[in-house]
Amino acid sequence: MDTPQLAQKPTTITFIGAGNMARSLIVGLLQDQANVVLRVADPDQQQLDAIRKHWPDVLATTDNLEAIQGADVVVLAVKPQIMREVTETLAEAAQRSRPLFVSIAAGIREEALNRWLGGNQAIVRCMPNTPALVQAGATGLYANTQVSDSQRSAAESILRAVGITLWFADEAKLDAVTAISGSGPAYFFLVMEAMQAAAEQLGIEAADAHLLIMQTALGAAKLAMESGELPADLRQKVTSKGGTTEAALKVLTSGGLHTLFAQALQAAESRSKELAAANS
Ligand SMILES: NC(=O)C1=CN([C@@H]2O[C@H](COP(=O)(O)OP(=O)(O)OC[C@H]3O[C@@H](n4cnc5c(N)ncnc54)[C@H](O)[C@@H]3O)[C@@H](O)[C@H]2O)C=CC1
Ligand SMILES: O=C(O)[C@@H]1CCC=N1
Repeated sequence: MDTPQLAQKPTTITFIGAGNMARSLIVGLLQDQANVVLRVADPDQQQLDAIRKHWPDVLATTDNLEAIQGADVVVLAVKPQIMREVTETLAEAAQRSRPLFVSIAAGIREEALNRWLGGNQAIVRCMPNTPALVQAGATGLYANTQVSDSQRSAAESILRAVGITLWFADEAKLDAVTAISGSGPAYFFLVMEAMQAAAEQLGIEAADAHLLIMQTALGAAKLAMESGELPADLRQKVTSKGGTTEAALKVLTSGGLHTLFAQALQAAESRSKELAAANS
């Protein structure tokens, strides 16, 4: 006879801040049917009403301290500029209950968070991106030394509910991750915008151009993900000798595309470091 399994206690996860990123994580966790109890705190009633309307089982409150009581994980999902004020008001309670803190804020170092939270806290810092809204995100994570193996798994499963995850042992690498995948969706959107304008100049209706460009972007990403081939090899397969692609790529490469991307990613990485220094 099978031994009956004891039901595992659900993990209580509190989101401080109910904005775009928090909502995408909530959607992912609920779709994942994870064994979790979810709570959200935000001073904005409209944000809370949106949560209550879509997810009546999620406790929604304006009181950050009430929301973190007894929580296993506290996800810090407020803007970097108010992180200090928010964490300092949680410090006393956090010193007693010692949850795992997961910060999704850009450019706020673990050392600063730990200090604002009163010290000796388990903290995972991560850098997700907006495709998390459609469960196609990419997140880089870093854990401080206080984080246990089970807390590491808990943090990973929250972010995995909205896409892929990648751990980094060196926190400074998160500045590069911010430049690559945190800001990265904007680079691809800019290419889409530029192609849209160019397509319309070629006399294609806006709606038709939009559809062709979106499906091409999706198809290219899917092919690059699923074929197991390098983008350079896939590019060569599109490029017939003396053909149309070759004519277009000549324009892009002679216009310095590689240099521009190197400079753009360096600028984003430097800005991430500057933001960290300004919020320390
Ligand atoms: N948008 C992006 O591409 C990415 C954003 N992030 C980070 O995610 C974090 C959240 O960003 P979004 O969701 O886009 O911002 P958002 O503005 O949509 O959400 C922030 C929420 O915090 C709430 N809030 C303000 N004061 C509060 C307080 N004292 N206590 C609790 N909640 C409070 C606001 O009412 C708002 O609902 C930021 O730190 C950002 O750096 C990270 C990766 C990518
Ligand atoms: O632009 C920013 O600063 C944030 C961080 C990554 C994406 N958005």
